[in-house]
Amino acid sequence: MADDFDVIVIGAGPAGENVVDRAVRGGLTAAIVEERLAGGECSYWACVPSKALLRPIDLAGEVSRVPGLSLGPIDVAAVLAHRDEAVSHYDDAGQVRWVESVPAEFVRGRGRLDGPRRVRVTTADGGERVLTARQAVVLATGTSAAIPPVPGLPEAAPWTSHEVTAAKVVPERLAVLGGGVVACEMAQAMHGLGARQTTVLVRGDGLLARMEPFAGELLARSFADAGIDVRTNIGVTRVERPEPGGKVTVHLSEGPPLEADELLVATGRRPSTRDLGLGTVGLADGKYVEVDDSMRATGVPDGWLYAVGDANGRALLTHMGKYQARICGDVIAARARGDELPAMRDLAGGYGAPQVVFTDPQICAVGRTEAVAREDGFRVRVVDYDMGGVSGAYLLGDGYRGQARAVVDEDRKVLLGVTFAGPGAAELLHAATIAVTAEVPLDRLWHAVPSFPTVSEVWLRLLEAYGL
Ligand SMILES: Cc1cc2nc3c(=O)[nH]c(=O)nc-3n(C[C@H](O)[C@H](O)[C@H](O)COP(=O)(O)OP(=O)(O)OC[C@H]3O[C@@H](n4cnc5c(N)ncnc54)[C@H](O)[C@@H]3O)c2cc1C
Ligand SMILES: NC(=O)c1ccc[n+]([C@@H]2O[C@H](COP(=O)([O-])OP(=O)(O)OC[C@H]3O[C@@H](n4cnc5c(N)ncnc54)[C@H](O)[C@@H]3O)[C@@H](O)[C@H]2O)c1
Repeated sequence: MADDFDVIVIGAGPAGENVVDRAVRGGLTAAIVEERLAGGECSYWACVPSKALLRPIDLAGEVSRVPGLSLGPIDVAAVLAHRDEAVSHYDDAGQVRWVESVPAEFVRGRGRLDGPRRVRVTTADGGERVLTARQAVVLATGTSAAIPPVPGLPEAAPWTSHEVTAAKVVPERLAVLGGGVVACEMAQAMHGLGARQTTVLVRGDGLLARMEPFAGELLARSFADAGIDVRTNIGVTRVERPEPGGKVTVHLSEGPPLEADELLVATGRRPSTRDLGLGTVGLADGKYVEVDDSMRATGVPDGWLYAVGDANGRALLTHMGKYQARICGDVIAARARGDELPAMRDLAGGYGAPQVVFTDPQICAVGRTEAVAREDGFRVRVVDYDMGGVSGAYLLGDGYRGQARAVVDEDRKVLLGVTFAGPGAAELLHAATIAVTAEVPLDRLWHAVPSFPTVSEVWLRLLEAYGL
């Protein structure tokens, strides 16, 4: 078996797989090394299972807002079985077949850099294989859950995104540490599937702190209505779990300790770049790999090393990792031909990545928030609109609660950012992404007529509120 390839990718998550696809389309040969399952975190322990668990909760919320419909109890076993289908029962045969159909070589094992352009792969049975790359090595190794240094926490073996998305049973009493995306989505999923007492412990002022403040406030209201207890400005000082898998006692910075059957830690991610041989090429171990806009690692002589997706820390989102991967694969192929493809650079990240939080209400945003736009020195005007006032929203459900915000660059009269928070808002986001990244002038956007009676009429109302 030949062990020389044009491109070697370490990590077969969505980012790594897309690099291989583009590089091969560009006429190169490629191998991809994966120590666990082809498809990565996203397919088995992140996006896919979490959305499979959330969909029934979302739909139940929709049904509850439409007069004349009623919902029986959610069949939890059926939801968990559907989640297992969605993750292909943790079997990656289909994804491996796809890699081979590219065609690229799939190498199962743990990859490590071993000096410039060399990757040493250790297989599960302890075997070793050394691969060499003529053009490039691409790191696409993703991230894992970060566990904060709270006394007793590691010993308590808390749930992370892995365990919660793969849950076989829903705990009666769930404590959630963190107020970000994983905490919000999974608190809602577990509560909707039967966690009787769900407590979200947030060290800051509110949920989803990186979004516009109204988004977290609306979500907190929805959580309160559903009986999810959100406690803000609170710290966890110590955790006790005398029996493995038994009751957890969470000691807090104020008030009595909290007892739970399970503790989910959702306090961010850390890059899977430890023990990856980065030291053999002069880079620091365990850090996000810094890259330029073509995804090439900075500070590596001869420019043969690249990093895409979560591994470079630019935007921890599947769609952004795949976008970076398309750029990376195309750039490597072009450079191999002696062409630079200067237009193939990460532009989208600079505008602010689009993101949908799949809670009820859905929280969607692209571009800059008002706070970030002001920090970045733009002359900003903010326009808000109550989405419940749009006819389409009224027809979507009784008591529809939602809020929209547009952040306008007053000098250029284009949108810097848009946020929608409301049921069914996810599908509104791509229009906003186009408006922000294409820098559509507002007086031109005014001619994009939204259909009646859709929630998209919020665009019309935002522009009217702006004065157009
Ligand atoms: C609970 C949860 C829900 C999420 N939901 C969404 C969502 O709805 N939408 C969204 O856009 N994003 C979501 N994300 C984020 C998304 O999962 C990541 O941004 C995405 O998985 C990153 O893709 P990647 O290819 O960079 O890395 P990963 O998907 O992490 O894949 C990396 C792969 O590299 C492999 N690997 C690592 N080191 C080595 C090595 N040394 N040798 C061989 N293989 C190695 C790993 O086994 C893994 O398969 C979610 C995250 C979590 C935790
Ligand atoms: N639908 C989606 O797009 C989706 C869903 C899930 C995850 N993701 C991605 O995955 C990434 C990880 O999500 P996440 O929720 O783990 O991270 P996050 O960065 O969104 O949130 C982390 C939360 O933990 C808190 N925190 C951090 N350290 C803490 C500590 N020591 N003690 C107490 N609280 C602490 C933060 O204040 C924040 O509330 C995100 O960047 C997100 O983009 C996306």
